[in-house]
Amino acid sequence: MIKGKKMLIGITGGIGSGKSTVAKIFNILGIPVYSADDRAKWLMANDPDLKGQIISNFGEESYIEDGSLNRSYLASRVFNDEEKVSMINSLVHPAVKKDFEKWVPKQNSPYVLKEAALLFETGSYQDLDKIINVSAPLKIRINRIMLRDPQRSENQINDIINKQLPDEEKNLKADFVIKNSDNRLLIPQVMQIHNELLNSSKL
Ligand SMILES: CC(C)(COP(=O)(O)OP(=O)(O)OC[C@H]1O[C@@H](n2cnc3c(N)ncnc32)[C@H](O)[C@@H]1O)[C@@H](O)C(=O)NCCC(=O)NCCS
Ligand SMILES: Nc1ncnc2c1ncn2[C@@H]1O[C@H](COP(=O)(O)OP(=O)(O)OP(=O)(O)O)[C@@H](O)[C@H]1O
Repeated sequence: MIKGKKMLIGITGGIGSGKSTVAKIFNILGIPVYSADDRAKWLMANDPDLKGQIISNFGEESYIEDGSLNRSYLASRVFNDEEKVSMINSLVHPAVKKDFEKWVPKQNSPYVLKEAALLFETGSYQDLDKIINVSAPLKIRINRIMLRDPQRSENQINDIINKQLPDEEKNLKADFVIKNSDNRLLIPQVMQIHNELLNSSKL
């Protein structure tokens, strides 16, 4: 770590692990959070080049009348098809990378968080100083998603899980693991990592 240099911390976790929930706790502590999943959707709806590429690959139905992304249509096209998911990834991830690089210098804090479902899978972990994986048992994750996203079938949830690196592998690759099963408290785990990151930023 370089003294005085803003640290870039990644926070990842499989679908339903609770990474957005954990990122919100860091944000309450004053840490700026870049949500790659949210920004990806914003860029797909607002970046004219990216929008054009999505339409030429996935058709006009990718957008609804008001110009916003037709998420359910795209989800049904990509999540059950390895080639299509690779295609959308190859369009969206470079745009998110550039957008994140523009966002970082505008933040004023010892470290910032990049929250993304895919960090190891896309290689973007290489641009970050440390990675936190939010981990939870598969069954709990599926139950959480069925409650949060009633429009998704269990099959679609499993298709998404199969496009992501298994939790055990992410735990091995990560610098910190936050366990978010039903019986673990999140705030003490977040506080410990937050204090460690603040201390290492002073070294
Ligand atoms: C296909 C889209 C429009 C579906 O939107 P929808 O609102 O139904 O789902 P949402 O984005 O909330 O995704 C649900 C969960 O699926 C997982 N997921 C999303 N994209 C991917 C992907 N490309 N590969 C694997 N898992 C993914 C994440 O865990 C995510 O939180 C959207 O997921 C998308 O644009 N994905 C491709 C871009 C991408 O990779 N985004 C995530 C990282 S930047
Ligand atoms: N410890 C917990 N106890 C109960 N519910 C939880 C817990 N953690 C998260 N949840 C709930 O589970 C759902 C999934 O959490 P969250 O949206 O944070 O996951 P995520 O990892 O960001 O998922 P995705 O990759 O799909 O965006 C949410 O409805 C959230 O409120």
